[in-house]
Amino acid sequence: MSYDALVIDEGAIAILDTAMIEPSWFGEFELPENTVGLRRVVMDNMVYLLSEKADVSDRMLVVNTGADGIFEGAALPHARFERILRVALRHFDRNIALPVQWQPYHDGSRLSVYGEPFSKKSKVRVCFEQAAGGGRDVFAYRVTDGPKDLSQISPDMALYDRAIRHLEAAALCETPTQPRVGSFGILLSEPLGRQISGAATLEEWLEHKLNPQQLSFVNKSHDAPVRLRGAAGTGKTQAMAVKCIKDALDDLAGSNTKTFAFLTHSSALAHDVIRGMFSALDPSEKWRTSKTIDGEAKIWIGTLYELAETRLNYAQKGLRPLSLDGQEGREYQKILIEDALKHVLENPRIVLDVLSEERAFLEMLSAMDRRSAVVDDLMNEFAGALDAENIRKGTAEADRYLSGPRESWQMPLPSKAQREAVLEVHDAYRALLKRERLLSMDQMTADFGRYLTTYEWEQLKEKLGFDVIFVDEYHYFSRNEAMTLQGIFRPRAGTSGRWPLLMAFDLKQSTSDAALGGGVERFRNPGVGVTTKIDLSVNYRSTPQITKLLQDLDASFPAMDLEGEYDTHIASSQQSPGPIPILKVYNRDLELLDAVFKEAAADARRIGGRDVAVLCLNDQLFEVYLKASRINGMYTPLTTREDLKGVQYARNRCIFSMPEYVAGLQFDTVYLLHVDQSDLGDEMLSQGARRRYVNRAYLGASRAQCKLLLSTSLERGGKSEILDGPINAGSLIQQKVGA
Ligand SMILES: Nc1ncnc2c1ncn2[C@@H]1O[C@H](COP(=O)(O)OP(=O)(O)OP(=O)(O)O)[C@@H](O)[C@H]1O
Repeated sequence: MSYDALVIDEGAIAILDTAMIEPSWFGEFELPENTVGLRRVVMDNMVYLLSEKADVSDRMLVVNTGADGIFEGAALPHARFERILRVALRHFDRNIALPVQWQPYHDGSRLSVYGEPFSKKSKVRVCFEQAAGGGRDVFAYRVTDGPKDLSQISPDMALYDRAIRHLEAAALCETPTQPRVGSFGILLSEPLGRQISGAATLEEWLEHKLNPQQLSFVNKSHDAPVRLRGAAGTGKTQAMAVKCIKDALDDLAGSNTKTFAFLTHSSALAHDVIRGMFSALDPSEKWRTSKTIDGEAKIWIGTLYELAETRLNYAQKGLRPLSLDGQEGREYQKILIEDALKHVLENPRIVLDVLSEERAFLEMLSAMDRRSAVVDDLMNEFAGALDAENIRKGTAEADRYLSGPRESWQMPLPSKAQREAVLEVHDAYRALLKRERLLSMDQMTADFGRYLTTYEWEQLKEKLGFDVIFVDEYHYFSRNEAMTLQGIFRPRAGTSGRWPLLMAFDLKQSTSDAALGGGVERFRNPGVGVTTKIDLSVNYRSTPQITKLLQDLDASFPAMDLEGEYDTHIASSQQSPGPIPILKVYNRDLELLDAVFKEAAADARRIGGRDVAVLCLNDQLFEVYLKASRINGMYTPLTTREDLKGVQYARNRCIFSMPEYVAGLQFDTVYLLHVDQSDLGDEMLSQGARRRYVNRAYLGASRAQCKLLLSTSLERGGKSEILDGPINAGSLIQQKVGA
């Protein structure tokens, strides 16, 4: 049966936003019999999904589901539906941002976004009319193949009017009992954030749960910046969420003038995790619906890029941001860097002149078997030095770069000639970006930073700036990103050069050099005054056995002179005991792959897929395994940080990902794949590459709550030396598998 439209009220949207929906749902739009808080009514060939207290004056989402509708011919109707729900939530609540990757394009009251993830290579865009019902409602009316001039794509307003005309009757209609039972292709589930933070409310956290260090952070006033440091699982995000809600509600009950921003590095973390945490803390949802006495929304949640997008509107200008938060973005960047490198290696001036005395370096750049390691190092040199400090070939900064001192964590480039060659590769890389009409995230940040110094923003920031800013995952922010933070405050928020920036970080979780670019000083004072430090040291996530392994792994981190900022200590675990982590040693890669997935699949069937993660430590193998038919259908892939919703769709298939894509999440059971020596065995390996590798292993292992299994294959050199410490200390048990 094909219906003409789907009509959903605001309350129902919030419930459906956390649901797991399968393609089979998009025919009848049925609800299981025992669905709490939602009902389904059919009127005049349109389906109404309404919350219990839905009323005719409520804000509505109307979706065209007819023959020319949104889901017609869609391979991934649920992906489109998720985006439609988010656009509706954004329409009702301006504090919800749309991910930059969807490329929202505004034309008057019309808006379009990409309908499916970038990785699906689909160009379909979903078009919305936001002026429906005098601006109250939102109407998802058409899809187009690629971006189109929205003024030429008109909505069928007669369909919208018909949908609204029957609303009153639908709202008053007795819900008929559902005629059949069975699977409807929809499962309403708990948001990720609520799952992580549990059901405790703000009062419970404040009265019984927070430890003294967390409490001292939460009780800090707004007259100075604070940096909250702590190893994985020590409750940084939790303490930040509690403080944000507490301070916002306190202010609401008082003068109600302050606005708050909660920034994360990944959009999915902000929207799928933080919002869920906030709802658990304040089920009355005041944090979401309240406004200041000036009519500004109380809390803005999202990423810096989303903030930049709302101010600078890139999509409208036809520019595409290249996000490096996902496997695909990084792969793409690697291709561009490799192309740039090849280009430079064909340049006689560089090869015969600049590098004439640098045979060994030239050989390293040219050697095909070292290509991927070199590209990786270059990528980090760009993120940590060149882009971080806006160094461009031919500028005064470049001169300083060519002969200035280098930090021990950087790619070793001892001579001026080597650095000159790297600058050339960077220049060629930037030219490629420009040719593709792509804007790198660093370039976006630089533009945003400049915008914040304009007269326009000087006027606007009185109104649109924030009084208090929380930054979670500060270790993922590049120097340029960190330096824009001061500019988004309201002028009145600062007292004697000190601004209420509250940031949480764990440098050991950073798997790129972007965090270190610009030196360690920015962790102390990113232009907001000197921060007060609070250290957290109790692990609330993992069992004492896993915590012990993390402590022993700590000794494998290269000693780094970061003036103490790199040190985070995990003192003890507050969880019940569990099994000692095991390292299984396989003869061959394929044996490892088959055995791990078999075990993980059995775990996932037993405890649910969203609680079991298989995390691969090696980039290239991850890519190969994603394509391997022998494990096809056994997992739910998570290949970008922006895809956390995938966790909810896991059902009884385990998650397959890399540590950096699941940062911020936790799982009952974690399988860490390929902790192999060959990734560290290369004697040419830079100190930076070594550190990034250990960081990745630590980040992956620290996602585990109860059970942690590591694996290695002899084909790739057997166990990595970083595991020697834990094995000798008895916090990791080694088992040989097979003859
Ligand atoms: N004082 C506490 N008592 C009980 N549980 C806590 C406490 N603090 C945090 N937790 C719980 O510990 C888990 C980890 O917390 P959280 O995600 O905030 O850690 P984190 O330091 O941000 O970790 P990571 O850096 O690894 O992402 C969550 O389930 C959180 O609810």
